[in-house]
Amino acid sequence: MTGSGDDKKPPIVIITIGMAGAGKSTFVQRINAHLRSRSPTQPDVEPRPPYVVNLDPAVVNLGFEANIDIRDTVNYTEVMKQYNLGPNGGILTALNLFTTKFDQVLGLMEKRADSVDYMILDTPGQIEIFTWSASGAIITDAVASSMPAVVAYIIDTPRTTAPATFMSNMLYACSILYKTKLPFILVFNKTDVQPHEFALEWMQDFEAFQEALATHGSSTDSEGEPTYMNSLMNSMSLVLDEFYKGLKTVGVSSVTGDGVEDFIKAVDASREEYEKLYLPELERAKAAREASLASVKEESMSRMMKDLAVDRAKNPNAAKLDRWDPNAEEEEDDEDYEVGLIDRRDADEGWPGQYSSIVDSKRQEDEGTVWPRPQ
Ligand SMILES: Nc1nc2c(ncn2[C@@H]2O[C@H](COP(=O)(O)OP(=O)(O)OP(=O)(O)O)[C@@H](O)[C@H]2O)c(=O)[nH]1
Repeated sequence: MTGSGDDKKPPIVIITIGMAGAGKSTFVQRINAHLRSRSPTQPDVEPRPPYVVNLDPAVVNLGFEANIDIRDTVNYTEVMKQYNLGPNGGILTALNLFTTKFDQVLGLMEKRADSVDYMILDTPGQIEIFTWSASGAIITDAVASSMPAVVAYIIDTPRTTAPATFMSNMLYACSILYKTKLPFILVFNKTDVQPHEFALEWMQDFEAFQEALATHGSSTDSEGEPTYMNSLMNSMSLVLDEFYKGLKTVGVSSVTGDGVEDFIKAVDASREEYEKLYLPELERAKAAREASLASVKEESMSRMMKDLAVDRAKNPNAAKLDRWDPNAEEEEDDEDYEVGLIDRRDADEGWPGQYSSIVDSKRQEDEGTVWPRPQ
């Protein structure tokens, strides 16, 4: 696919999402090392390291050097102290602050688009902070509308062997798929500890999953009736059957590197899916938005013209009088006009709830910080 010739396609952005401890950071580290060691599709071409963006402000040891790191811009512990927040609130606020600067991050990513084939976003460990926050949606939409993108949903395979856990993980993945509408890869991680074949079987064979449900734990209550949980999961699995059809699935061990090449192939295939399905949908939504804006504009314009016509018909002399007279005295300045506004900028101290940009203050202190790190 991508190469160093003139036909260079834009890089594809891999957005890694997963429950805490699923192995996202280890996975990103493995993909990073793999792409640095050789070009997966063209072994004779110089290896091209991916461009990595870390969006987890709370990660202590990343294990690799990110090109852009949220921790260089926002000090997460300082955010917690200043805003009096707990860990999750601190991560969310740090991400919100960083999102206000995301246009700059995107600018840097776009600048590097010619020299990389893959870009990776590592997201915060607390999955809902990225998947269900406005910032996460803004970042995902901004990235996906500027370059091809794919979601890699990392699953902790050894912890997903119970049918109920498997189902809740799949439902979560399903909700992310419908929210982002991006090409989606289910990555069953840690296959060195637990092979993922059981999951493939459950996804392909509805009856096998029903059987696992029936044998795992008690599926009937004391009166021999199916338990509420069992009935719920039975119906849910029917819903998920449809969801499985549009998915790519790979088994990976981030520790041994097993299956990483399959993952890269799935990413390459997702580029086509993005171009065929996501891009036309994005353009359709953009055209619909522009059309609705144009019709609102046209409607307001015609309403205003109608009002003017009525006005003129009622009072034909007013239009003639309504002219600017260069000799007339200037109107008094608005300064004395009391409207009860307070100019907060003149206040010596902040007021309760005042927004203080930690991003800006940190940037001023670190004037010498260079965002994209050296390779
Ligand atoms: N055996 C095995 N362990 C793994 C694998 N991938 C990750 N781990 C381990 O799983 C644990 C969690 O991995 P992380 O990479 O920190 O997981 P994370 O999803 O980034 O976790 P957060 O920091 O909470 O976001 C670590 O102890 C890793 O060594 C794997 O493929 N096989």
